[in-house]
Amino acid sequence: MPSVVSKFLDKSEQAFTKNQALLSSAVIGAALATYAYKIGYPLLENYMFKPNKECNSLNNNLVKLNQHQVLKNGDVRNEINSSGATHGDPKTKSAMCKRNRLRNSIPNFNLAFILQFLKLVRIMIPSLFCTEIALLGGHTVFLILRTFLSIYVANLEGAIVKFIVRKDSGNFIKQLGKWFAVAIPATFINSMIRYLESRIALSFRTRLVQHSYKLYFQNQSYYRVTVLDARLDNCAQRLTDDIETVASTVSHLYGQITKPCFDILIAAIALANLVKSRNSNILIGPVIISGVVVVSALVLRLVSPRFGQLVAQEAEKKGYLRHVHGRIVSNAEEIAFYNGHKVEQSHLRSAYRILTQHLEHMFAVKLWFVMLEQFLMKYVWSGTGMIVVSLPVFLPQVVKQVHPKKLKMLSSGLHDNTLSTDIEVVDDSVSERTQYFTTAKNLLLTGSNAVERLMSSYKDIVELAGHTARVATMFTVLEEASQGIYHKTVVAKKEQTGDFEVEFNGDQPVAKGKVFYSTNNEIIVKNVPIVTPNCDVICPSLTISLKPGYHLLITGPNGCGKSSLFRILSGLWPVYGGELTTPKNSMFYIPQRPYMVIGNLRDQIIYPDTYADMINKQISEADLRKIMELVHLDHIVERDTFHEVKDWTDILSGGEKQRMAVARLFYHRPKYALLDECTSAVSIDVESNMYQTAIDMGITLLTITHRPTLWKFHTYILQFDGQGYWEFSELNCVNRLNLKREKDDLLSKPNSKEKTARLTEINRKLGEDDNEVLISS
Ligand SMILES: Nc1ncnc2c1ncn2[C@@H]1O[C@H](COP(=O)(O)OP(=O)(O)OP(=O)(O)O)[C@@H](O)[C@H]1O
Repeated sequence: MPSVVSKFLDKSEQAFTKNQALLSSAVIGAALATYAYKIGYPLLENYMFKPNKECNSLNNNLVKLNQHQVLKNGDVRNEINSSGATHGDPKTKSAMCKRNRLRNSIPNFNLAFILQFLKLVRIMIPSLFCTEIALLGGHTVFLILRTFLSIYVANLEGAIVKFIVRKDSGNFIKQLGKWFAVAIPATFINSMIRYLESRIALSFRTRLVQHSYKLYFQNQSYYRVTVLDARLDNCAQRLTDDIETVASTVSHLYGQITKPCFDILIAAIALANLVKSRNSNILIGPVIISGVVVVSALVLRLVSPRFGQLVAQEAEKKGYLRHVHGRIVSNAEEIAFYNGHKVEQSHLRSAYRILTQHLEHMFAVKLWFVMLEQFLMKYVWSGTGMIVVSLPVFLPQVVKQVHPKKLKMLSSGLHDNTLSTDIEVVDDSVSERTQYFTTAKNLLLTGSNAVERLMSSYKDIVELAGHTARVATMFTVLEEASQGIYHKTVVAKKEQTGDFEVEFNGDQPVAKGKVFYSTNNEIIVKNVPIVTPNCDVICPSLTISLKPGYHLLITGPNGCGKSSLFRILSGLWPVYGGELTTPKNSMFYIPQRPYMVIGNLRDQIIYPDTYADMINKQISEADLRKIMELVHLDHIVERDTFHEVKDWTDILSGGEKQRMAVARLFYHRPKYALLDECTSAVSIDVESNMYQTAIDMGITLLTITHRPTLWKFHTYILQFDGQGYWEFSELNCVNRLNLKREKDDLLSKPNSKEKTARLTEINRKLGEDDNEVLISS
């Protein structure tokens, strides 16, 4: 049977030899053509279609911007739509292309990267006498030791091979003993290198994190960069993953670059000595090697994809995926009630798909580059190494003239060291040649590995440029945001601006309003416009003046700017005009959905104070218990005690959370309380008790509410009409309640022209929506 098969194979071999040869050539040809296309076409594309590519990247940015705006505002707004132009408008597109090009330079190994990197280095290594310098010093020492060890091991291997070839067992065992003895310091040095690299990475990370946290929490920058500025797509991703990657890459690159440099230097010296010992020319080898390395480096640089840009985009897409996950976690209950898992799943899937598509593209781009890199570094360099190593063997040696006296002495077995040193005899036995070859090969390997690591570091540096750009940009934006400098592409709608027009410097709005702190606890708003972060002017000019004890009721239809006024009073939104005078640190805001902090029940009440602040204020737990009684939450204290740590956002009901927020108000007792429908889920009797208690405590109320039962606690009223106009007056509660009753009566009557007219009139006076009028008519 085997003979049958072999005969068949023989036959088929004869029959198919020609076809096989053709097939092999076709496969090799196809592989080469694909290779050339994959490497060459992107190059060609880079030179020929550069602008288009940038516009494509702009489109990607636009998609991102749209996503971003949807996420932030709940409705789709973007710079092109809001100006009335369309995505297809070439003028707008090219203008934006230009602006985008100026703003977002592509991360690469360039001047911008060096400047950004130096900025980060100054943060990571703040002075010459810091822990990081000590760690880097230790790391450097171990790297140098490692290099010397490599050279020693290369020589040792050469000697071992020589004694094997010579069949000299005694010396072989001696060298082997040395080999094992070296292993102990070698493993220690290697482990220390790895340990120090990780320690340096952690130290760098800590410095960057501390710096970023300082900036993030300075002047409410965490709020400003999300609401008022559009430059940071996902701050959480930059604060966590990007910082970590920068720190670990820098630490890794330090070893990756310094050690190869030592390796190259020491290996070159050792190789030169070795070649010299064989009386060969020491220049030919380095010249050939340098030529090949330089050409390879140039070729690789030419065909290198934009790794910096690719990793920056990857980080951005990862950040978006994380963001979508985060939204589901924080809105789990609402989503579950709505049964909205299908929509959420589709959002998650599409975010994941965007990431995987990008990764696939990145892997494909890397594949061809890595292939070329391997080809050059593994095969071309090895071949060159073999040529260089073989030169001293094949080329005629520079045999120096041997002194006749020495020859005579050598033949008689005597040595005279006084004779001239340039009179040498080279032992060209097989064992010596083997030793030379093994040592030289090892040294060359050390050198070529070092060059390979240096060159592949270029890829790491370009990738580092991507992360560096993200972290450095974050620092810049946080610094600017804390100083009130924002960048958000906005186009004011002229028809809405009324008397007030936002002034622009380039494409950025200028906050020209003046802000003062009052010494007598007054609030004075003088001709201040209410302008959203998108530069929509909601109210062109507002003027009100409040003193402690002036309890203000704020009413008006949805979206008329009631909460926005609170944002301006609290300093969250810029003042674009007029003058604003507020007391410093005397206002306490309570929203409709209060924030529950991580911690125990006590932490919920005293937030944003810490326990130490509470002790300093001489407030005891007995006082907290009284506060909890005032807001009817004493049962929670009985149930959970003040010290139990729980997820209070999930545990407390909506009404309980609102009462907890009022407990917070009673704990802090500010001069002014900004209450934004903060008791809408609390029963009317408890709500009234709480309002009365607040007034009794001397807190002045600024209340946004739709509940008439709260009117009686207020003395002034600010009524917005939703068209940009407002009325500020003393509140006549009886009048207002009468109007409210009349309105309720009218609504139960049959429709008529008179009814509609009167309803419109009453709604105007009450500052309420005209919806009922529309429905009843
Ligand atoms: N961060 C933001 N960026 C852009 N526009 C915003 C932002 N926050 C609010 N707005 C817009 O400002 C306008 C006024 O909002 P505001 O929250 O002040 O309304 P409101 O009077 O409190 O309404 P409601 O009674 O519904 O709470 C709305 O049109 C809203 O879309």
